[in-house]
Amino acid sequence: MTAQTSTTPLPPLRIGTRGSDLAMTQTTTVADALAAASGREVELVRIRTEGDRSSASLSSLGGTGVFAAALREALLAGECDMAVHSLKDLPTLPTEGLTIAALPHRGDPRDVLCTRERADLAGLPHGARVGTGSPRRAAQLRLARPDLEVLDIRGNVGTRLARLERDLDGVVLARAGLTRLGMLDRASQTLEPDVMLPAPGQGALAVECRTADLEGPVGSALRMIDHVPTRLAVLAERAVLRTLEAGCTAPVAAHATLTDDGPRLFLRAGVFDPSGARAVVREDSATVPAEADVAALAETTPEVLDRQVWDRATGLGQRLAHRLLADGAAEVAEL
Ligand SMILES: NCc1[nH]cc(CCC(=O)O)c1CC(=O)O
Repeated sequence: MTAQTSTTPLPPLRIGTRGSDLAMTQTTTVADALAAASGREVELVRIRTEGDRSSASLSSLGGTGVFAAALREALLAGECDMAVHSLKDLPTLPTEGLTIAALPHRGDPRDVLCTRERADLAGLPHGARVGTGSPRRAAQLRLARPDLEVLDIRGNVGTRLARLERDLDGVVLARAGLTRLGMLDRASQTLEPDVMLPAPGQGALAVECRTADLEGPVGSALRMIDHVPTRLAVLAERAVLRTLEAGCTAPVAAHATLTDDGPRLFLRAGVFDPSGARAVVREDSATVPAEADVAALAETTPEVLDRQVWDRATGLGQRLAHRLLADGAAEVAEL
């Protein structure tokens, strides 16, 4: 909170970003929020990643976090002071020396269906061809509409949407991504979580910095844009993923919401048979031991909250994951 008291002007905060349109808009959003909250100058540093270079299918690139790895290397090498990631693309295992210092207010975590004729999911013709690179989305599409032909596609949002003019009747995308690109008008239907449960962390951005910088001006600037209700929700969602030991491309979904009754964190999570034949979806909730309503939590910073509050969110996710496992999650999702 004392970033402004030094008499020597501080150098600009350097934010590393991937070069795709989505990454650039996401980073710009964070940069603007950071500049407004901290009064510091902010500079974008573009980093090229293996995930951007390769045209192989995302699930075939193996390991999780292909997009994140190069950004993290650049951060560790000191080429930038912080890196902006889509949280859902970030492995749950911590990286030595790095910390997620800010989780800004997340947008809508739901998925949308984009179709050529503006049809919704029920209105797509029998056997329609729908593209997605995500096993989670593919499985839920097949569950809702076993007649659909689900195709594995990849590429950036623009490339995927262009397939609608060529060979596909529909594609499923994250609502938050389309919104940030100013392309939400391309969505024909927002898919409700009871039809298409979102990926853990979907819609949230994560800003990572070197752990050693947490106590300095970088850490204090980042704490100003951290959003406590977002942090609570995604902690619970990602605890499911970590407890299931599933990667970010596994057919696992989780969606948490915080309400004023307590406050209380509601969590719904599911694992899906890739063929769409079976699913295990369970839900649970936990009160958050904070003397505040959701609006007050949104105005506070994470360090003023008791450890117990965070443990409650993590514990909720772990408990629900164990219930999924007890109910056959590992067999259903081939984890
Ligand atoms: N997997 C790629 C990816 N990573 C983050 C987003 C969008 C923003 C988000 O989900 O947070 C997207 C595109 C998509 O899934 O449509």
